[in-house]
This record gives sequence, structure tokens and C-alpha cells, in this order.
Amino acid sequence: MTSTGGEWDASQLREYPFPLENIPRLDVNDPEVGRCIAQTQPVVITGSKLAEPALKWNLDYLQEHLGQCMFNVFAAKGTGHKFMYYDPKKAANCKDFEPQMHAVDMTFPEFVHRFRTSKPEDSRLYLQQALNDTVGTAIVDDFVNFNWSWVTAQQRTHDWGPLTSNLLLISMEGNVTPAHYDEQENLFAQVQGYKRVIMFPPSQFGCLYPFPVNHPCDRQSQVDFDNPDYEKFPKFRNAKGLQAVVGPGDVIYIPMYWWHHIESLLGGETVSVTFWYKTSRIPQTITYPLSPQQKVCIMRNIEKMLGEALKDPAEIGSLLHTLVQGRYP
Ligand SMILES: O=C(O)C(=O)C[C@H](CCCc1ccccc1)C(=O)O
Ligand SMILES: [Zn+2]
Repeated sequence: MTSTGGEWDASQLREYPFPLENIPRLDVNDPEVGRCIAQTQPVVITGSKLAEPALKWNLDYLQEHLGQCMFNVFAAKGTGHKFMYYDPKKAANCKDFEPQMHAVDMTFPEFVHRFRTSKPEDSRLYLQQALNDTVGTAIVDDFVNFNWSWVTAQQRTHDWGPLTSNLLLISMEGNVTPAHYDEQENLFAQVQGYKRVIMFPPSQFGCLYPFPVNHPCDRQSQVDFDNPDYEKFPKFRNAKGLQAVVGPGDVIYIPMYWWHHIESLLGGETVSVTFWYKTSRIPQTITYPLSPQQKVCIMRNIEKMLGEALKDPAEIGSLLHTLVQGRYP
């Protein structure tokens, strides 16, 4: 993977202990793009113009054209650089949970001010706001001029469900979203700056040790990539990733249930827009063997059912150990 013209260099990539192969980078008109998406394989798509109007979304432009409403901004704890998502609803019933970031809602001008006057000892900030009808009119004009015909063609061709949201992401350089998976198909458009995306297939669930489904950090890996605990997570040694660096105009397909870790490279703020789609209807016929995605879904359902049946989450582990030990080698 080499920079496509000097905008970034390998020294900006954080070092991790697992091997990495490159995610294919293909032109939007290459028929291989459709094959990758059909096979739920990650692919970087160039030249789609998916969010082309957003190529001008720098902080000044956005400050001028976004409404005066409040924006969801996360601040990392201390001088940390990780922004691990957590579900506040589940945090309620997890007394010893210590969030590593907290939400500090603010107006856009306030965000820009804090972003630009930020000192090394200040908390890192990450704006993560769903684009909805409360944003400014110019942004709506940009938004309606996204390449909806192309993305809707993908939605239809691959039998995805409805578009659920477009998330506006504005990150400080160096911020990291740790490895997690989502339960939606995602066409991720990069519009400012460069992001490195590291991905692992759903079949590597056993190497990435997600938090329990009932934990606030459900879907996030428990492994700290900067300091892995191989005693607790021995199979992490077997993780093998794919990676790509995406820049303005690039779109990366993040298939549902695929693990992804995303870091903003040095060189100022990064801006991205996500296009999240629900999965399609339940397939008419089930084919065997089941896919890794289907197995993750089954494991999730078992955890949820046991959580409801046992009431006390602490009992789930011992029941599953009793079920498996000496009986299911
Ligand atoms: O597009 C994706 O799926 C990403 O993970 C992009 C990621 C930020 C995602 C924040 C988030 C994670 C989980 C639930 C809701 C919001 C980044 O680019 O840093
Ligand atoms: Zn994600």
C-alpha cells in the first residue's frame, strides 16, 4: 500500500502486531467492484463522486453553513486517542463500567474554536453527528447532490434494506476508533484528510474477543491493539488484517459484521460521511454451511436469550462453560 501522491507516508501509520494485506482499490466502473460487494468483501472505490459536494466541507465552510443546533461531540478521557463507542442505555446496568470517552454536546462554532485552540494536554475531540433536517440549507443542497443514483443502484443490486443514516464524522488527526463491527452495510465516503482502515473478516470473531452483548461496549473488541493482553486474549496472535488508506473522494465498502479499526492520519482534521444500510429481508432459503456472519448473529441471539432467561449476566459464563466442557469438544 503506497501513498498515491505524497499526501501521507508510512511513518504516519501506527504499528500493530498483526500482519496486514491490502484492500483492493478499484475504479467505480470496474465490474470487480460489484463482485466484491456481492461477496461482502471490502473494497476501496475511486471516482464514484458519492459525496463529491462534500469535498469542500472544511471547518470554515461547515461553520458557515451548518445550523446553530447542538452537535454530538465526544471527548477522549485524559490525553487518550481512542474513541470506543458505548451504548449509554446498557451503561446504566453496568455499575463498574468506566467510559473512555464522554459526550460533550456543543454548537459547531464552539467545536471549531476548541478544535483550533486545542493544546497537547487537552482532550481530543471527535464530532459524530447524524445528518438530519436540522442542518443548514447549503448543506442540504450539497447533500441532495450526492451521487444518490449510484448508491441507490448499489442498494438495489445487493438487495440491501433502507438507508438508516448518514453520519458526519469530523476527527482530529491521530484519533482512533478501535476495532468493532456494525450490523449494517456501510459505504464510507472520505472527504477531507486521510484515514487508515484496518479490517478483519467476521470469521476472526474468535481472535478479537468482543465484549458481551449485554455490555455497553457490545460489538467492540476487548483487545487493546496498543497493548494486547495475550494472557486474556491468546487467539489475538492469530489475527490477520486487511488495510487501506482512504483520502478525499474515496469510498470504502465496510461489509456488515466485518471488524474495522479506523485512525485519522496526521495532516489536520479528517471529515467522513457514512451511508449505513439495514440488511435485506430474511433470505428465502438458508444454504449450508452457514456463513460466519450468520454464526455471529446466532451467538448474539444466544447471549441475548441467556441474558433475559438468567437475569444475572454473571451467570451466563458458567452456564455456557457447563454446557460445553466435556460435552462439545
Ligand atoms: O463508519 C463506521 O462504521 C465507523 O466505524 C467510522 C468510525 C466512527 C464510528 C463511530 C460509531 C461507532 C459505532 C456506533 C456509532 C458510531 C470512524 O471513522 O472513526
Ligand atoms: Zn463502524
